[in-house]
Amino acid sequence: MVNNDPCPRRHVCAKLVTVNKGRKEVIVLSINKPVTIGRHPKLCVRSGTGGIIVSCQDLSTNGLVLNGHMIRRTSVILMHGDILEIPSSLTFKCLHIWAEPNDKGNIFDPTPPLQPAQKRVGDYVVTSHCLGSGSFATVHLAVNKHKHRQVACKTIKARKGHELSQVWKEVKILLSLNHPNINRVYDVDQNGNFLHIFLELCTGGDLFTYIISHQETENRLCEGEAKYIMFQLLKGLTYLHDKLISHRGMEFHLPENILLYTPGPYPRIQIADFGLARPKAYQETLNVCGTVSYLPPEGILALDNKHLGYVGMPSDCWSAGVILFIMLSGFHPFDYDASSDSDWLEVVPDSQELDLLDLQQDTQCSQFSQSYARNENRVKQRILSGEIEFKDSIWRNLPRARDLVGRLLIRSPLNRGTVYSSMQSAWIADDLPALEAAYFDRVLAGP
Ligand SMILES: Nc1ncnc2c1ncn2[C@@H]1O[C@H](COP(=O)(O)OP(=O)(O)OP(=O)(O)O)[C@@H](O)[C@H]1O
Repeated sequence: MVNNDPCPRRHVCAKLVTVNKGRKEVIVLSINKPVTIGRHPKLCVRSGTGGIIVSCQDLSTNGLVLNGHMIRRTSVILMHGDILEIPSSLTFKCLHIWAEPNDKGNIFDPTPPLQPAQKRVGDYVVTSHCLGSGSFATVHLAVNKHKHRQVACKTIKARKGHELSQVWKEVKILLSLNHPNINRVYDVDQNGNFLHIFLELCTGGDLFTYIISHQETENRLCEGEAKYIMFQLLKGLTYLHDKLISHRGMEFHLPENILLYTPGPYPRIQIADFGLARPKAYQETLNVCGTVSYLPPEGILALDNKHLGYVGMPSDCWSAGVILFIMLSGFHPFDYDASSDSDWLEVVPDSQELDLLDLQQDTQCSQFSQSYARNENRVKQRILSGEIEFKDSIWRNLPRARDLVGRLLIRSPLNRGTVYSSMQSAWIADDLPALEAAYFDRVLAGP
């Protein structure tokens, strides 16, 4: 049966209802369908970890009033019951729509908490509204009560005292960083074994989710957008590398750790989740987390030979190369399923890979973990061999971008492209005035 309902009940996850006397208006919000109210706010709904995130971006010159406080040229998250006022115009109440278990189309349909719990931590009220979670932290929406500013509160639980003191050391450095493409750390608060880190709020989700939302173009971004994102990534990394700070390998490698400041195309991006020391176990869990696909060859070698260290800055450049490859091709250059696409050549046969990496198979391993380990070794092997398959159908028309990817994915960290040489690469330099102008309008002057 064809469903002719343009907006099925289960896709509606929030409403804005006017509270002005006499005039009733309802704005219906559903996932990934942005709505603009006149020339004023732009509203967008995303599904985070099963919950919904309703974001509202101010596009006006006069600002908006959220729960009695002015917000200007920025993006906020609207919670259930929030009051949003367009000065001299309408005032809305935001209502998240609760999907009863019976009403759910599938188990992933959002079920927002009607009354999120709140906890006071220093100057902040931390809500139970979860923005995301990773391997070691959960991130909740919080509000600075004095500055009336929404922030993200990342909570890390340390198992040992020295883990926290290490994190503290690094947070102190991060507190001093201030760049439009680096997720800002505003404050830190320790409560027993818990460390609460208050971060600049990003309302657009992560780059990986953004890339894979481009299903109609097989997960590929158009060249202009990929260039604009890469330009910002290089700007953020240049700022860090100028200060001799790097992401030190694994922390920044995932496109999941690049956040979109606000939702929508040609996004402003922020590098997030770096530098914060991981518990020691993190290095060991790399193998199970699958993070190896973002490690440079020297990082892979250091994993298996603990005495070999590796330097962070060239490794950041490798990661930038991987991310650029993914944005333009829709594939990971090393972590792909060769069998699903006959154009992809497998670099080294299975048996050789296993010999080469001397995989210690645990006899108790399930079939799943065995195939997982096999895949991981295949990925490691492809990275070590340094061979990258540039599909002609994709890269034929992108010779300059391909050249930049090639320079960033050079095996030897000494010969690899740097953030500085990448900024001067023909692919970026040829469009520098346009990139700088867009950056000025959208990042420096915009929200
Ligand atoms: N500043 C922020 N604004 C909004 N959401 C955020 C912010 N920082 C993190 N998040 C959300 O929380 C999720 C988890 O955060 P993060 O990746 O920092 O946790 P982690 O445990 O350190 O991760 P990892 O698994 O990479 O080690 C992110 O994927 C993102 O969805």
